[in-house]
Amino acid sequence: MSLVLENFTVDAGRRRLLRIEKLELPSTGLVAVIGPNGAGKSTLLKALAGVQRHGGSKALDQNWPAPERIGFMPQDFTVKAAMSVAECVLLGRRERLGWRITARERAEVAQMLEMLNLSHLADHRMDRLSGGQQQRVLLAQRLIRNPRLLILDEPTSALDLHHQLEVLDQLQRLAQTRLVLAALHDLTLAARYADQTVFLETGRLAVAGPTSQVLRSPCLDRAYHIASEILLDRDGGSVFVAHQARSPKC
Ligand SMILES: Nc1ncnc2c1ncn2[C@@H]1O[C@H](COP(=O)(O)OP(=O)(O)OP(=O)(O)O)[C@@H](O)[C@H]1O
Repeated sequence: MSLVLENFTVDAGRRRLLRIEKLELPSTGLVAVIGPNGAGKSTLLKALAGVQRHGGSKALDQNWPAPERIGFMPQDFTVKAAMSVAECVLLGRRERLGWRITARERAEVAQMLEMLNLSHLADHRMDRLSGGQQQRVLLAQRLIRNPRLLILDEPTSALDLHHQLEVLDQLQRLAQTRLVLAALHDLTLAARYADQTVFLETGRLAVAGPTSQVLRSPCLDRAYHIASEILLDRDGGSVFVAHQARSPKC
């Protein structure tokens, strides 16, 4: 079983923003979507999430999950509402808050907050949280639906180093039973956590496959204008290091 895109295109007026002739990924696992600014990462994720129209076909396990089985977190996420953190997470369970909140719903919210180490913020107002705290609450809101497909556009963009690792640890665990697609700019995080990587360049698929292979692709250095190397950390994991390019590899 797998995710399969065929002749997948996204247009804005007459301009073609993205064209992927064929892409096949396993139906579970953590997949990093990488590429320079403007490569089409958000465009791909929005089209998969159903918030942007596309041409061609997409299938996951030969169908496509219903909207309520897809958790999508866009790149821009500022919340100005005066609701509490617990209420915000609860909104992931239902379309609007009513008078009655069941004990089960309360327990689910508490469990989700605990999972993301947010319990201490349960009664805080969303509009008074930091950007990183809001980002983690919104992830909890997506996760409470137990989505089959999780689509996250730069889910660590506002997080400090500790929380980047904490969130990616959680996503890696969740990816054992579902597909998690995450746009990432930090290729060290991709190297460490992503099973597979999709590398986009100027609106097309450059390379896709196991992360260790994709990050070694010479085309990566050309696209980013860098000279990169893969080192090993003390646990034997891969660390992606970028240097200023002197001369492009390809
Ligand atoms: N609605 C739109 N109309 C016209 N062009 C668009 C539209 N949305 C995106 N684009 C263009 O499509 C290209 C891809 O944009 P996209 O946001 O997908 O890139 P990205 O890889 O996510 O970039 P970044 O790393 O900067 O977030 C860019 O050149 C952008 O200007």
